[in-house]
Amino acid sequence: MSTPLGELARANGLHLHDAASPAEQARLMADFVLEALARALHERGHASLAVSGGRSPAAFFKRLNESELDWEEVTLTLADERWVPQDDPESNAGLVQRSMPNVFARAHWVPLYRGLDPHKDAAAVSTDIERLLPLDVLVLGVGADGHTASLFPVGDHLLENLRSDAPALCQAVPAADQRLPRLTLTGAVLQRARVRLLQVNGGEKQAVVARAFNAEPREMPVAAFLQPPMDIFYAPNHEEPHEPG
Ligand SMILES: O=C1O[C@H](COP(=O)(O)O)[C@@H](O)[C@H](O)[C@H]1O
Repeated sequence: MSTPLGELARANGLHLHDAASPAEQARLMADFVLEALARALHERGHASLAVSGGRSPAAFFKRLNESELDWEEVTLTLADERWVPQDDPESNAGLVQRSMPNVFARAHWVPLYRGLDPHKDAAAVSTDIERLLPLDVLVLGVGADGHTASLFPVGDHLLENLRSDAPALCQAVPAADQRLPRLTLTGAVLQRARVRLLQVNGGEKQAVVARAFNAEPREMPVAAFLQPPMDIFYAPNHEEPHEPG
């Protein structure tokens, strides 16, 4: 199916994987990620994967959890995190642990939240992530405001943090309005990953990404990542009705 998002992706050298349902999207994403990780394991003997949190990726995580990969040789981390302990319902680490317990137990886990303070945690994460660069696979999501990871529109030092030469690998993001303090990997990690995926669910997010193709990263930070390497995986939020037989 050719969608406006498909045409925009193609015009920018990206590939859109257009799934009919969230279940199909989860399967396509898991197959794509597993193949990239297997390639890295074959070439280098180890692999690294950074995933995002939020509501969208749980089905994809469950698919990864059922895979046969040599997870002991994989380092797993997050693109961003709320600054809360793992047992907090808002924790992305908690979501990963609940949704893929097998992977979580077997992979080498690099948490973002360390429980010191957001700035000290960001410095500790930067040190740990440096030896993993470039990451083999990065999975990003997108928010309705065009944020990705925890790089929010018009945030402090946003343009600097989107760049591949951002001064730190991980940054503390202060609390705002209803938002908890957070930690985010910066462009110094996110822009340099070997394989990058963007998960997009539902018509609203599809419109957000379509808009971002013509937006400034300052207004819509996800715009800074709409360049190769990037594969976009789209699914509507609902299951597609079956065609009458
Ligand atoms: O706040 C966040 O939002 C985005 C999208 O989340 P979703 O709930 O709409 O799927 C996510 O990619 C990011 O990691 C998360 O911190």
